[in-house]
Amino acid sequence: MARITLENLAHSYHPDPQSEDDYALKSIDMTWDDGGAYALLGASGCGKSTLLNIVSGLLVPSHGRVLFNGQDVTGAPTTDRNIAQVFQFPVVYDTMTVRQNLAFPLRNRGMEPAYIRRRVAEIARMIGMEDVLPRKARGLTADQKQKISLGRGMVREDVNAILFDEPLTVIDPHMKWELRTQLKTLHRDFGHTMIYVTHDQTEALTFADKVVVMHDGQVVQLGTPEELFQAPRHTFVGYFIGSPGMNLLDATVRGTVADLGGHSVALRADYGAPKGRVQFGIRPEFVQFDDSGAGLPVRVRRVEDVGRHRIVRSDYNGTPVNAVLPEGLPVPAMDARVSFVPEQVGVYVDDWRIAPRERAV
Ligand SMILES: Nc1ncnc2c1ncn2[C@@H]1O[C@H](COP(=O)(O)OP(=O)(O)OP(=O)(O)O)[C@@H](O)[C@H]1O
Repeated sequence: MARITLENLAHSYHPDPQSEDDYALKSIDMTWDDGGAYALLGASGCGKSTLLNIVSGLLVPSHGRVLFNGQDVTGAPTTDRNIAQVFQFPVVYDTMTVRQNLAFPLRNRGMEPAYIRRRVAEIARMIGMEDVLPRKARGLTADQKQKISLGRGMVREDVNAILFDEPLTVIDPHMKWELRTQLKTLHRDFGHTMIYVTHDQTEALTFADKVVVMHDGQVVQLGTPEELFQAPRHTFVGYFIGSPGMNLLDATVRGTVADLGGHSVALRADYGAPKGRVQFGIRPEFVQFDDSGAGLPVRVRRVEDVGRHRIVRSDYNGTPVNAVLPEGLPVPAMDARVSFVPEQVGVYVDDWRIAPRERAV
């Protein structure tokens, strides 16, 4: 197992990059701790696969270094990095049995037959494929084949890291939850460094202890699911994590007051006089309907019942303002007013969250 450090990493697919826009990865500095379960989360095209391929050695970065336990492996081939990879689509040998497929990485390393038997049985139990061990892989469903790929990725105990690239894409929705839970258990039991690439926030938040959120070739935040929810460092994290995502309203901030286009809201602390594009961010969970007459006037457009609570979709001067309405509270009138839990408000300048100058007394 290994601690993986990315040092000043950048990558361009252009032979002669001219500007930042030509880079698929833009200056990444990050450490993945030994034994951590990480998710790499972001929208399509943000650079997740590029980053994973640099870690696995399929790609040499244009700039920067990759270190495994402090040792520079930037130019080392995949075979020297001792990592296991599970891809989006199954990679299995159809003419081999399930048992032979699972045993393959261990045979390659010349492990003892008794150890291989024991280890394959253990993995087969975990992925629920004990019954089909003697069967040829040909003729199995896509689900089953991908489970074999997952099992093969995890069969070796001596790998530096296991990289999963959208591994549940072909898996039946019912099975997804089960496999994700099994992966989590395997991580707990074996303690491998695991990096799980996905564009699905549910997959990321349920699998990982820490989530790396990528946007436009940058890592915009590395944090626990709670940190991403409570204090998104970037507007993209606010918008991408959560359902619905964070509300963002253009604002002018002066000291402890945010002016949201003619309506003033008190902030919990002094934010000075930030310049640039200033936005007031609040999650829908902390938007409350307020019948005191003092709140922000909004027009309610739609109410969605999602079981445990309702989502009220409204807007303020054309900007969406969503609220989570706990069970039991009345549905607001079409012309309503909302207030915000002050401790939960974030102030963003050019998309990055800023800290207050001082706490308000
Ligand atoms: N081989 C390549 N040659 C040129 N450009 C590439 C190549 N691979 C990826 N790119 C570009 O680099 C950027 C990042 O792509 P990458 O595949 O890393 O993103 P991703 O987050 O993994 O997306 P997806 O989830 O769709 O796979 C994109 O703009 C993509 O078009």
